[in-house]
Amino acid sequence: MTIVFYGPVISPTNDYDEYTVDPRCLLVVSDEGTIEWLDRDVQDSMVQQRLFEGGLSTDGIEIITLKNGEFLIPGFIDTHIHACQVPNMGIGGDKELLSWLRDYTFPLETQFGSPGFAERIYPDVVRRIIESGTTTACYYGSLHSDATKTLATIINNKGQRAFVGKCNMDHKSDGDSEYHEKSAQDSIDDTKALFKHIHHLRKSADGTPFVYPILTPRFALSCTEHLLELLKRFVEENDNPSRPLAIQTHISENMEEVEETLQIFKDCSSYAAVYQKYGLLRRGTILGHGVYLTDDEMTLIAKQGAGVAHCPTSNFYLSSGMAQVGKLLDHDVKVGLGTDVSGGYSLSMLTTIRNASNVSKMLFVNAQAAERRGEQRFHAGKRANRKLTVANLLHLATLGGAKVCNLEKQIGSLDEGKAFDALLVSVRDETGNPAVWGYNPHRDSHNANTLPDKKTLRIWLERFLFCGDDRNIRKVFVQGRLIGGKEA
Ligand SMILES: O=c1[nH]c(=O)c2nc[nH]c2[nH]1
Ligand SMILES: [Zn+2]
Repeated sequence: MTIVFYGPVISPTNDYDEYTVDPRCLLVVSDEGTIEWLDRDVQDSMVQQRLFEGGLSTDGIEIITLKNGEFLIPGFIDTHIHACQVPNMGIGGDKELLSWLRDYTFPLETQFGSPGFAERIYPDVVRRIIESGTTTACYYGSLHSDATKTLATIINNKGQRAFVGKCNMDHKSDGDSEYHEKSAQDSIDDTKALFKHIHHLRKSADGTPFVYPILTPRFALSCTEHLLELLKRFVEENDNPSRPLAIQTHISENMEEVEETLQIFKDCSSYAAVYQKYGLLRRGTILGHGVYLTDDEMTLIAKQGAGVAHCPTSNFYLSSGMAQVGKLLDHDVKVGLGTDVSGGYSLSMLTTIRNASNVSKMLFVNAQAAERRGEQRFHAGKRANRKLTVANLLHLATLGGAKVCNLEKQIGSLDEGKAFDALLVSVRDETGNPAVWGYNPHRDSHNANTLPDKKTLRIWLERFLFCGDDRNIRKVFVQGRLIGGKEA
């Protein structure tokens, strides 16, 4: 059935510093779940006439008129999350990356090899991620292909858009851990089995998949050179010019990790050069973290068309450092945001957005201090060391993520021809979120029947990004289908 929304729509644009706020939108979603048309300035009295002109009779359509305090935004795109680590969320913050993997993460992930464990854990994991407003997620599973097949099936059944991969890791990245694959060939065989399973899952009316397989070499330290060679061959054999094979991995997250990597891969001049050597740095590659990337590495990543998942919550929690988003953008690297649970302690992209803002402000303060000491200068027109604005944050969490996933033609903004992957957000009192209710001069000056002006909408958006939570996410849509939210 065709769905028509009438009310405020907020969306990023291709201009990273701008977003559109339109209080009186008429947005029509086709039976197939795409945005058929969007009129930006339609008065109440003109709605019926516009629908009639557009060839829509009121019989076969559902009209949703947004209430005062409600608006639509694109769904969040989480470009880096470990589904199998959710049970560990909020513990382990006393450690840093390599000891955290050994003491907390690998023992938990091992359990996904036990029968029934994935079936018990994953349904709630995916449900909670959807309720948080994530319409597309790039998931890492454990190293187990059966458990990761279960994850992909659950995502498929719940209707979320996703990339799903099992970790490739045949190397003991730590002497004690038994959590690794038996051989490089096993790793490839299990990957093939997972890819085959995912290729058979549901597609949209035009044949586009909802769930994509993604090759997931965990990080350089977890792979033997033999496995890296086999992965290189796998990429060459499975590439498709119209849709590059998706790959996800970690890069330059922590200083000790970077040092060990350069120690092991002695013939490579940098961490990024390791992935380049094995054909893993390409369009379709999503690199988690990138805290310690050098200028040369950023240039190489941009040239190869890979993207970076900025994971600030995790980078704070595991004391990893602060990634330079502005500098990455100055190098034309695509950047999105990732929760990186359970390095990150929250499934919500809202937390990631807040921490991305905090990182940018800390870098700004440090740069200002350095400038005062005469050590460095801000460069006009550059993004490095600038504070992220609301427009930048919205972009990173939506369209920026879509670009990182190479899905920007399909999702990431509310534009005609794109899939309707969207959130109906409410800042109304009945959401029960005390951070956004109570007396609000920006809202209460409007009576219940008037639509807000643009300035008010901008305030609502900022307040939602910084004070909102799941309670404010009333409906979650993927491809026009209601898949979650408080009113699902
Ligand atoms: O944040 C991280 N989480 C992980 O699970 C991981 N594995 C390698 N490197 C990693 N970093
Ligand atoms: Zn990670």
